[in-house]
Amino acid sequence: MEAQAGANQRIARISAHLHPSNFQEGGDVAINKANCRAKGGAPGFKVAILGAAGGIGQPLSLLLKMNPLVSVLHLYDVVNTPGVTADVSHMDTGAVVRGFLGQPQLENALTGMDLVVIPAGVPRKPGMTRDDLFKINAGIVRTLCEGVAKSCPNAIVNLISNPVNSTVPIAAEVFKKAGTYDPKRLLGVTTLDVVRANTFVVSLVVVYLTVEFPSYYYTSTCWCMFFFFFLQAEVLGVDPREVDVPVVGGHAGVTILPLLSQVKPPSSFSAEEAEYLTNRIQNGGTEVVEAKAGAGSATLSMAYAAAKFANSCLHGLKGEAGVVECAFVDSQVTDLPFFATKVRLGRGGAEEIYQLGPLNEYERAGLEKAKTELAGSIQKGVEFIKK
Ligand SMILES: NC(=O)c1ccc[n+]([C@@H]2O[C@H](COP(=O)([O-])OP(=O)(O)OC[C@H]3O[C@@H](n4cnc5c(N)ncnc54)[C@H](O)[C@@H]3O)[C@@H](O)[C@H]2O)c1
Ligand SMILES: O=C(O)C[C@H](O)C(=O)O
Repeated sequence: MEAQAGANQRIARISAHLHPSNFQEGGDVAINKANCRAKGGAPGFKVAILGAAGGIGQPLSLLLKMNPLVSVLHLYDVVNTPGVTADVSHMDTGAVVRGFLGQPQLENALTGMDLVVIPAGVPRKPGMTRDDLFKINAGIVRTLCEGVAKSCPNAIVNLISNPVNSTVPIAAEVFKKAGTYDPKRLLGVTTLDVVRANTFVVSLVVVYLTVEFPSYYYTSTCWCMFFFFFLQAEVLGVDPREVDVPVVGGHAGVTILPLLSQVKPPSSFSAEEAEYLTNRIQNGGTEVVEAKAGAGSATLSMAYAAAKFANSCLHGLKGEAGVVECAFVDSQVTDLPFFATKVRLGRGGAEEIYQLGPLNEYERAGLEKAKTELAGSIQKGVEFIKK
């Protein structure tokens, strides 16, 4: 009898948690009734995704639910979180998933979080630059960061919302105003540029020979075969996950500066190859925006990149040694207040910021262009809060 009553109570609790009305008012309802974590679930970190019902947010929720370092996953958005939460919560992995809908539930979504990932905001359509998103996304980022400052001031923040070159300075100013700014804990996510660079470097030869030089490819077969195998030995036959291209600067157009001279495993590129790769990496986002033809920008590759970066942040939080990623951070590497370089992630966030290392002439010229554009974008973000 008692066992049956207990079982009925548990069933009632779970049903109540999943009822859509739980998401209408007061986030604490969602918190209290979602306490159905699998027994024996490993202790881990508490992670919130703000913008969880979006194109990036949904696959990112799925990927972070699969991460064994995540024990609690809070999904916040201004629309559709009940459905996304119900869906993701059925995955038989350890993390407890809780949904939060709308501004009144932001505080509960953020309280106690170790890591906050922010992909909230509008994406580009063809013909737009990332800066065209500033008008809408600046305000969204400000509101969400005010929530972070209030409810989880010690959390690491991974900022994805564009234009990253301006939203990171916005977040910094919000935190400064609130008196909670710790530069090490605010990271603009540029991992997708690195992911693209690693992929494009490996696929260079096929594209280069068949698209850029079709006539050589078909008419000078011997020469081409030599060229193909010579280059293939250098950059192909390698798993893209083994390739590491540092991408520095920022996250828009010419501010995205791949340092191909520092690629690992070491490879050499002709001037034409470096130019081709740099352009493709800088325009990777636009390539996806155009292919999606009005239906948004990169979401799946971005969710992959964001999950990879969040995972590194969690390994850093755990105290693991040698966790290194590129990120757009408060920096003294150049004369700009923010800059993307490799950083070492630790318990405190970006604990060490690496210098640029040796650049070739092409990269030095790219750096100057990147810095000029970045300076304006950073200033625009700072002024948005200071005005
Ligand atoms: N850093 C990068 O490398 C990178 C890569 C891809 C996309 N992005 C950017 O990420 C952002 C999101 O892209 P997407 O494709 O997921 O867009 P999307 O429109 O599919 O999703 C955005 C989500 O944010 C939510 N949202 C809007 N205002 C909100 C608020 N105030 N609080 C919480 N949630 C809110 C929306 O409801 C929506 O669910 C865009 O700004 C895009 O440019 C950045
Ligand atoms: O290009 C965009 O607008 C989205 C994102 O910044 C990307 O690089 O894919």
